[in-house]
Amino acid sequence: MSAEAGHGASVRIEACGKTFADGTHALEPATLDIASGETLVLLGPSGCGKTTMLRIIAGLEAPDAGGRVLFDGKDMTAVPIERRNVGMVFQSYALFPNMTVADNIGYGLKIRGMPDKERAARVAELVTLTNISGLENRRIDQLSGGQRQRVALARAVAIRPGILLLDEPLTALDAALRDRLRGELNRLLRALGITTIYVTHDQSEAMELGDRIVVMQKGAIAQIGTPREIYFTPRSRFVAEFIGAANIVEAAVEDGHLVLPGGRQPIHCDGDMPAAVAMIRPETIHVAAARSASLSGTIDSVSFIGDRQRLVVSGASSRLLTVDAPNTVQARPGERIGLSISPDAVRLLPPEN
Ligand SMILES: Nc1ncnc2c1ncn2[C@@H]1O[C@H](COP(=O)(O)OP(=O)(O)OP(=O)(O)O)[C@@H](O)[C@H]1O
Repeated sequence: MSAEAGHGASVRIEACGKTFADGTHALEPATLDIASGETLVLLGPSGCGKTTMLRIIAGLEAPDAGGRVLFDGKDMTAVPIERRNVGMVFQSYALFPNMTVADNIGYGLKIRGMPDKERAARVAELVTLTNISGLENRRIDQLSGGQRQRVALARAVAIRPGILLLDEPLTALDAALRDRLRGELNRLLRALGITTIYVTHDQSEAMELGDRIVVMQKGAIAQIGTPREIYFTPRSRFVAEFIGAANIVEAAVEDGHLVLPGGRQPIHCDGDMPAAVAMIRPETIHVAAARSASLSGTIDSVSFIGDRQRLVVSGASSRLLTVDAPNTVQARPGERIGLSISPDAVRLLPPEN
């Protein structure tokens, strides 16, 4: 494996916007720094500009005038894709169907003129690393989806790229396989130390794989941060609702409390506000005895979701509150319950523009 570990290039995207020929503004001018060896995830709903940003980094798309792409501080904006030393994997595998697994993985090495023996050794190493031992001589059209995606990954990293670009590589796979491959991919990226930019619209994939996540909204960067920062301190309602389950509560703030129909919830806040918007994650709300809790409401529904149960509570806030409670909590629809929420778990969001 040591022979595969390479130098990950740092990437800087500077004022890169993209307007397509038909006038579509796919990307507002954005500036972004990605550290050597970092895995950065571009996350957002369909059409928000993720793929466009990835294609600009790859050299498949030129940014609008004024935009620059730098690798290790070197201006690559005018350098064609084949000279950027990037590896790419897409949702559709783009492998050569009639070639064997080994020939697919070694293809980039062959066209670079690597001698047969060295190439065979590199391919063997990658076959092991990506868990496809025994399949070397199969044709691509004799493989399952998960196996094909492993081959595509092995082929992308075979050339020891400084940067690996992945565009929804797991989306076409079924849920169980996706979970497993996600774990394997995580391990592989850490082992290789390649700078990785990963496009997805799947928030759990983003949280598991990303050192940092860039949340995109309508062609602009809504927030950049570690998965924990994005999850616990979203900067807008859009980010809060896009990542994980979020209760968005609208209420007045008086004397350090949200004033809600179900009671007064202490929060960290100086000064009063007639109309604040707050976010509370369902798992940070605790069920308590109705009499002693600061909030109370009525259970509308209880659903079992495996490792916990999800309660929907009405009357405690201006909206229905979703509460994730341990399975040990006794809860039945129609019951009154108390809710206790730490002031630390309530995040005030800026007003929408
Ligand atoms: N060649 C093109 N010409 C015109 N508009 C384009 C072109 N390519 C993409 N777009 C538009 O630019 C916007 C951003 O597209 P992009 O593919 O970057 O989004 P995305 O976030 O990757 O979406 P998805 O998750 O659906 O792949 C979309 O509105 C899309 O329709």
